[in-house]
Amino acid sequence: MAIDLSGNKRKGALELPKTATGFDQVFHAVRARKPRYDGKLPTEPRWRSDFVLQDIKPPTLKLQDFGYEAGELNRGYGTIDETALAGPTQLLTPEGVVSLKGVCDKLEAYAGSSEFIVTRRVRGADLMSPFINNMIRDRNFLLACSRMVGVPLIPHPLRTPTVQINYFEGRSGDEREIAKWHRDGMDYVFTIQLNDASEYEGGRFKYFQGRTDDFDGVTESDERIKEAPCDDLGATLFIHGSHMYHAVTPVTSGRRVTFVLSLFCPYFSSQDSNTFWHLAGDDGILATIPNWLRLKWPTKNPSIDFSLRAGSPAITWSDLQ
Ligand SMILES: O=C(O)CCC(=O)C(=O)O
Ligand SMILES: [Fe+2]
Repeated sequence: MAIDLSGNKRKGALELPKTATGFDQVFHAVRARKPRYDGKLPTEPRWRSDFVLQDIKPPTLKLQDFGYEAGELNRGYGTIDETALAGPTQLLTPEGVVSLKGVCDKLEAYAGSSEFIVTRRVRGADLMSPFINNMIRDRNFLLACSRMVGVPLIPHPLRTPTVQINYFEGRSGDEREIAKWHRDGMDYVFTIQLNDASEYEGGRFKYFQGRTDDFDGVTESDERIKEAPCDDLGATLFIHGSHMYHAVTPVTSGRRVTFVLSLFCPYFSSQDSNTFWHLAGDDGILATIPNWLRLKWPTKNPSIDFSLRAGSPAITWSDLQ
């Protein structure tokens, strides 16, 4: 049954609202506050490099399967940056997933509410957790992610949105927790499920298999609205987040937590899809300025310069072979 949502101008057309754009987005930026964190570190297990599974070969869709032309995509270094979606697949060992889940559960104390895209989330989680910091800067981990997509990837130099943890608790009515229909500011986005679907109802990951400029006016019955089967604990999904609309339906009971990681290709930095106002909509204007400089300040050697800015080991094209 279609849920009536106030704020959805095209009532009944889509079950979930679409995130703000244009002037409304600036309004969110003025109201947003930077992430809160009191510096108290929860006790954590130790990250281990052997938590990463190697030689993952997940099913993939290309951006051309979403209606993009090859000529519109990033290209260079003998590669077309065309992976739209990869997975879901397991990326970490069962022990690795359980450790990450324990870490993310403890960080819930720092979650802030937002009306912009995701109802309740922690941003900048790698700044709060040595486990997450070590995990996303582990060369094995970055290589596995890079190979899933086919381009070298490091943590995004925009520090605050790099690791976001989303918390969805089963609720009803105005309290319900969702991700609105949105495209990410980020290009390379990995989502790791930290609950098995038997632990909650709802919380389906939906995406629109079409161009983002074809999304306006789409209705719930459109055949291009699909669901990614992210049911298993640890299921990892890659999406080219800036190039596809996606949403999470309300969790109606139980609990669903996701770890959302945004990586960055230093070689395609000039095509990075972020906009200042998309970031400021989540973090506020002041917190966005230094982040923005880390992304836009000119570089001489993209791989080295961006790895330094992101505090990451360098990952190059030759590492992908
Ligand atoms: O929680 C999820 O499954 C994904 C949410 C999402 O799209 C996001 O955080 O940008
Ligand atoms: Fe997203």
